[in-house]
Amino acid sequence: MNDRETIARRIASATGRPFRIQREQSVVGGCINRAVVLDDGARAYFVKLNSADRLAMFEAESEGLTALREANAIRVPEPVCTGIAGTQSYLAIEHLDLAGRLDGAQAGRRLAQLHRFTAPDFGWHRDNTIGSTPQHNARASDWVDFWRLHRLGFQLDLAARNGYGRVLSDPGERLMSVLDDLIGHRPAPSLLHGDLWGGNIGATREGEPIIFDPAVYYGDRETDLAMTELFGGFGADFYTAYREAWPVPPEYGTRKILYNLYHVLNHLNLFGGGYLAQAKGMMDRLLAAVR
Ligand SMILES: Nc1ncnc2c1ncn2[C@@H]1O[C@H](COP(=O)(O)OP(=O)(O)OP(=O)(O)O)[C@@H](O)[C@H]1O
Repeated sequence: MNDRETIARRIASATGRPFRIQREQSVVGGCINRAVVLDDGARAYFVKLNSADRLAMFEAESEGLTALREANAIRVPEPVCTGIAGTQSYLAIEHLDLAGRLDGAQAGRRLAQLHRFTAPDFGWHRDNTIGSTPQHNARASDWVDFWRLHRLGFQLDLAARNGYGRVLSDPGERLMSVLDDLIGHRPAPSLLHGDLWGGNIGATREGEPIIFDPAVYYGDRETDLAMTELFGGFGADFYTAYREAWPVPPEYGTRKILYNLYHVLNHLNLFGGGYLAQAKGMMDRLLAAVR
C-alpha cells in the first residue's frame, strides 16, 4: 500500500465512510508544509505533509483546530486524523472552498467572540509550534511572566544562538527588564488563534470567515489583533466591528509593537537576517516608549 492509500484508509476509518482517492491535487502557498487535496468525487480532504519527525506539530495543530471549533465563535475546518504514512507525517482536514471575499465586519465580530472564550490561566495544555519554531505554553497565572519567559525570552535566546546576539542581546535584556511597564495591564486569558496573519484567514463563497493554521494558546487578545496588522491589516471594517464588540484600550498602540516583535523575531529565526533591522527598530521604539 502506498502512502496516499494509507492516508485514505485512515480517513475512511476516522469518518466511518469509505474513501477511495479519485484525484490528487498539489496545493501551492504554505511555506512550512507540503499540502495536497485528496478527492473521491464526493468528498475532499486537505492533507498537510511533512517529515515523520513532525508528527507532534500536526497533532498540536489538530488539537488547536478542535479547541477553536469548541468555542463556536468563528468557522474553523474540522481536523480528521493525523499519523505517519511511510516516511511522512500527515494531518488530514476537512477541505474548504476558500474562494469567497472576506466580510471584514463579520470576521471582526467573530474574532471578538472567540476572545470572550477564556481560561483560568495563560498558556495551554500542550506545546505547539509557531511556523516550525517550538512554542512553549506551560500554564502561568501571570501574563507578564508568561510573555517574558515563553515568548519574548524564548525568541531572544534563539536569536542569540542563531548569531544575532551582538545586535539584539543588549536591547533585549533592557526590554525584558521593563516588560511590566510596557505591558502595563492584566488581560484575561483569551483563546487565541495565535498566528493570525492574512494567509491564515479566508472566506466561503457566501463570505463566511474561516480561520486555519493556528498556534493556539490562552493569552492577551491584543496579540491576535496585533498580528492581523503585521503584514498589511484586515481592513477598516474588521477593526471597527472588533472594537464595537469589545473596545481596545489606547495603550494597545505600544503593546502591539511588543507583541509583533515576537513574530518578527520568529521570522528572523526562521528565515534569516532580512528581519534583523526590523526587529532592532521595534526594540528601539519600545525602549523609547518607556523612558
Ligand atoms: N482546510 C483547507 N481547505 C482548503 N484549503 C486550505 C485549507 N487549509 C488551508 N488551505 C489553503 O492552503 C494554504 C496553506 O495552508 P496552511 O497555511 O495551513 O499551510 P502551512 O504550510 O502551515 O502554511 P504556513 O506557511 O502559513 O505555515 C492556505 O493559505 C489556504 O489557502
